[in-house]
Amino acid sequence: METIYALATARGKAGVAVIRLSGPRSFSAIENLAGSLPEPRVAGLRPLRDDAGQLLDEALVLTFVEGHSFTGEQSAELHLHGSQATVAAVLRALEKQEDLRLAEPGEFTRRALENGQLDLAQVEGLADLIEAETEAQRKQALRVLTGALGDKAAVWRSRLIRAAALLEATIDFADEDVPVDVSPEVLELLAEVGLSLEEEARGVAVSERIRDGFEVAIVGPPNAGKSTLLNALAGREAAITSEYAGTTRDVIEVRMDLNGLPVTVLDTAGLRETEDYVEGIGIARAMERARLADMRVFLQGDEGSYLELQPEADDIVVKGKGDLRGNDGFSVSGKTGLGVSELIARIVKILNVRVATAATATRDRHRIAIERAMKALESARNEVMNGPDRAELAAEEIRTAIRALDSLIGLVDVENILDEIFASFCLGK
Ligand SMILES: Nc1nc2c(ncn2[C@@H]2O[C@H](COP(=O)(O)OP(=O)(O)OP(=O)(O)O)[C@@H](O)[C@H]2O)c(=O)[nH]1
Ligand SMILES: [K+]
Ligand SMILES: [Mg+2]
Repeated sequence: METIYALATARGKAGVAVIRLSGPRSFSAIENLAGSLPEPRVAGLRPLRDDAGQLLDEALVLTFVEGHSFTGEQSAELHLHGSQATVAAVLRALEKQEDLRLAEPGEFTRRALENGQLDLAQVEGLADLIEAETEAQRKQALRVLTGALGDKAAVWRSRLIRAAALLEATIDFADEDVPVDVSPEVLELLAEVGLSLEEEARGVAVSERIRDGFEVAIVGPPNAGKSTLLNALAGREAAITSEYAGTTRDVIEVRMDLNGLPVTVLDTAGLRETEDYVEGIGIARAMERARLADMRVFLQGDEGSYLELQPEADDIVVKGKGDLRGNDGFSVSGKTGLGVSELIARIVKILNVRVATAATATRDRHRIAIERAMKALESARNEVMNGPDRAELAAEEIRTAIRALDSLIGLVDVENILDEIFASFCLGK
């Protein structure tokens, strides 16, 4: 196994930069620079010198013995002063050593997977954690990283293995009188796992939203103050505003963190009947995107309709230009900020109800595997209902379901998924 190294922290100026190594030459490579090594897992301050004896930096050195590291291999970390020149000098000194090479993006994590330190779902969780920008994303990614999906899969697996074993035990008795009818217990196990899978599959849509962000569309008649409200939410002039009705044409998207939730707010063209060709295209786009969004904020103007677009159950209807209205119910003003934090609170409250239904599974890949398992279990159930002579077929369907669930955590079908996952990893991870 080759020994790899890479800068694990972001490029550029920082207080500290970390270079990590993994593989059998990690300790000796560090020893060449530092003279001696601290005890494993104990940080030790060491001068690092190149082969000419020139001081490169004073660094904290950490070592991890094989079997007790992130990758599972012998590993080490150098905590350097975080300047680009220091990092470059130490990387040069490592490059000169034999049997060391620069890691590829995601290679540390790939080794962790290959050495059984992480399962496939955990690797996905790690990728999401590195990408996490909001609290909701961090919590969800951490849940997956700490193995929550693997734990669930293990429970499903053990129930299904029991169901298959019960059926298999009856196969040998097919021609004789079966001593006990196992079908009630098998059906119960299948129903139990089936329900749990169904719930999980349903929650994936929400989990995906947490990963990718919820879409909230601001809609309403021209000049209601939609773009001004978007700018207030974004904290910058993302959209053009003016007193001309029909200013906004394209859908303007701004990604933001609303009280810990990842949300893309869409500003849209004001809705009205129009003769203007381009404005008409903008209005068609506005309605299309608003329909597809997770929820809509209907900003009421003094007049005007929403055309065919009507508020749904979870949508918010609020009066615009609140600063010009008296005490007239819930209103917002993008101009003065009046009611904006109340609006954010209402949006977040509605979305948080959905967040609570999120699944442990977070990806389309997971949903597809779960649905494949559900289908196989449905077939198994039908076979069981068809009588004891179908036990073998039923058991085969259950094994198909188990294989589908195993792909969640990477016991099967790993290779074709890996490249896709690791493509998103940065160097040094
Ligand atoms: N007093 C007051 N004026 C506002 C407020 N919001 C927007 N305006 C003004 O109303 C006019 C229209 O604002 P926009 O934000 O462009 O309205 P819009 O809904 O995006 O309009 P279209 O893009 O044309 O559909 C501008 O002159 C804004 O300065 C508000 O909360 N209070
Ligand atoms: K306008
Ligand atoms: Mg506008």
